[in-house]
Amino acid sequence: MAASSVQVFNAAGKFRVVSTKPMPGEQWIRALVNAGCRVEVCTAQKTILSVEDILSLIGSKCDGVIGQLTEDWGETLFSALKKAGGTAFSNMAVGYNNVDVDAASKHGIAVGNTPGVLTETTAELAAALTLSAARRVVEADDFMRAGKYDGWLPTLFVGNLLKGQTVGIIGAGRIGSAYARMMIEGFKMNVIYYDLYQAKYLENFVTAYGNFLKSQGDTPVTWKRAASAEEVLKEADVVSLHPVLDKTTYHLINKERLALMKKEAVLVNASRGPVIDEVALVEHLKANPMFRVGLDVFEDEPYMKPGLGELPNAVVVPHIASASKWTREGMATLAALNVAGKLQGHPIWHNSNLVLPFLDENVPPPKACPSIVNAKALGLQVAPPPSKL
Ligand SMILES: NC(=O)c1ccc[n+]([C@@H]2O[C@H](COP(=O)([O-])OP(=O)(O)OC[C@H]3O[C@@H](n4cnc5c(N)ncnc54)[C@H](O)[C@@H]3O)[C@@H](O)[C@H]2O)c1
Ligand SMILES: O=C(O)[C@H](O)CO
Repeated sequence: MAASSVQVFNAAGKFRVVSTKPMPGEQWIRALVNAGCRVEVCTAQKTILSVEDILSLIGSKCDGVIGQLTEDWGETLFSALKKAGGTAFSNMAVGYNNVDVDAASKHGIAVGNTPGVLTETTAELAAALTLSAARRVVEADDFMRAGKYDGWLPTLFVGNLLKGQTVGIIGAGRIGSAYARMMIEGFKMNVIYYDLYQAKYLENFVTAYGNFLKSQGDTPVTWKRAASAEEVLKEADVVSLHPVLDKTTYHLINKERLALMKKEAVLVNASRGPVIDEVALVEHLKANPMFRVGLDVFEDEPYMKPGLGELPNAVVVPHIASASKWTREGMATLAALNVAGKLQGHPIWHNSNLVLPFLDENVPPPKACPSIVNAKALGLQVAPPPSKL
């Protein structure tokens, strides 16, 4: 990578930290500079950096790196970072399926991620995709712009009503539960979910909201924890996917499981592309024109499988689910504080779901790393909750 493609902040800093991309806002740069870091930001006009590009950014002395979900952080990069004296890495993302965490742990390198700050933003985009697909917003917009509208018709762009229907969630963690809450409260949908763990907060929320509706003489909303993903697919009118991507969720939605879904169902994916077998999805969309999808992520990002882009029953957007200003600046800040905290020898924050104290520009951040996924493997100390100090 040419030296001219790097912007340097605080050149005399004690720790050398590289960010493989410019990131939004300035709070993240201040956080690193305040921790005594020299910050080098790669400004090369290349969207996805290769392993070779990143090796040249790491060079012979590098204490920490902030990387992106498009990069392949495996043995090659972690051994190079270790050799350069590095001990800290953070993805600027909550998902870290692009990171070989075992390789990082083997080299004693902490791996950070950015949970919490993107939960509501991502859930809102999943809700937007749901509405766009259910009510055919993009098809209708294209039609309008093409000058085809020549008057109201009873049959024009008829779609699905959400109220009173069932929303299915696969992966009811932070984002899945937030999305479910939006669809339940916003559209009075019932919910069925499948997760390896009980979504207690979601269940309590639906029960309480259902009781409120009942007290007002309205039909209460209901919840059900399914025993399998198949049960969700069979019963739901809308299915939204929010699991992590790993061996258990790769191609979780395949030809056989698509066949279980209702013919007029809506499927939304704002998790990771490979959770869906996209070739099978294209075939299913072709065979079932009333089945609609809203996709933020793709199996071979940045590409779509052949045919997908031409289908009117697919709404497709380029992995923008966390793209609100506050969220993206917050993600950058959390990633920087993961790296800065590790280099300063800070412990790990007691609860990686409660990251707001790190994001207030007017107050110094807690002396902790907001979220390190391999803290246990590295034997890193966890800070006690502030109330216990
Ligand atoms: N499109 C985007 O821009 C965007 C933004 C943020 C997150 N994401 C993706 O969303 C994922 C979820 O984020 P989160 O913050 O809600 O994480 P989370 O850990 O809170 O939730 C993930 C849930 O998936 C569940 N799960 C794991 N394996 C499963 C399986 N086999 N079947 C069903 N459920 C399973 C987990 O138990 C957990 O509850 C991230 O890992 C990331 O890949 C995408
Ligand atoms: O995992 C993530 O955080 C997203 O894909 C980008 O926000």
